[in-house]
Amino acid sequence: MTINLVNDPTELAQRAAEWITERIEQTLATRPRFTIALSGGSTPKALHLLLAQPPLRDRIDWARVHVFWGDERYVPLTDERNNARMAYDTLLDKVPIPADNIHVMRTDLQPDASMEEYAQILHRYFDGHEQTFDLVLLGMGDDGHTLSLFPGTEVVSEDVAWTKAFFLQQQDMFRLTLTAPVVNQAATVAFLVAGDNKADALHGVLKGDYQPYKYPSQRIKPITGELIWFIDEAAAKRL
Ligand SMILES: O=C1O[C@H](COP(=O)(O)O)[C@@H](O)[C@H](O)[C@H]1O
Repeated sequence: MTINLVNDPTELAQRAAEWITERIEQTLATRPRFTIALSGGSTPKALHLLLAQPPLRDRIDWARVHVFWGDERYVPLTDERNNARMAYDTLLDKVPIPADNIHVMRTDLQPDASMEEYAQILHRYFDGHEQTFDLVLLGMGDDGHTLSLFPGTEVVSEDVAWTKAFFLQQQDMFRLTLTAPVVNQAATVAFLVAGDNKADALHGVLKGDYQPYKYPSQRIKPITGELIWFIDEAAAKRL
């Protein structure tokens, strides 16, 4: 595991954007495609905006980048809470990526049907490969959740299916999510965590006993891949 400590959210976005661009360039030097799963929430917005503008935008061969999501709020694509909506607005509508390379978690299907379809797409991409995604970007909530693996929810312990849909009582909303097994088979997983509201949860995740129902982010442990954390000073204050 590698921890990159940065001063603030601005530096976090810059360091992560530069690092992702290098990773895409390196991978595409020897492989035909780069597969990335994006996260939602507020933290990735600044990162997306940097990837969407020169000089980074022009270093990336977008035609060979394939985009997925780690999780989704089950609201229409037009709703500003939709994770894919945010990614279109801050990144995907601003770069020359073919529409066929973008795989949203659909919210115009029933939740279970949407996740069954998503699992089929993922299996078509990754079956027969040693690893799944080249890169999974993750955030972490102040309750220690990542993806849509929330504390105390059954989906935290899923260890077979690659995708799940479930009703999240506390938000009165369905959630669509990748699960730990598919993320833990990725080549690289990177958490981006900023803000002092995350400090207690981050301390529990990184320094506490293994309690995944309390701190679902602890479920993320790449089997053969790398785990990288980008953390700002405020989030790291209890480490
Ligand atoms: O609800 C979600 O929250 C987490 C964390 O978001 P942040 O706003 O604290 O950065 C995010 O990683 C996840 O994709 C999203 O659905």
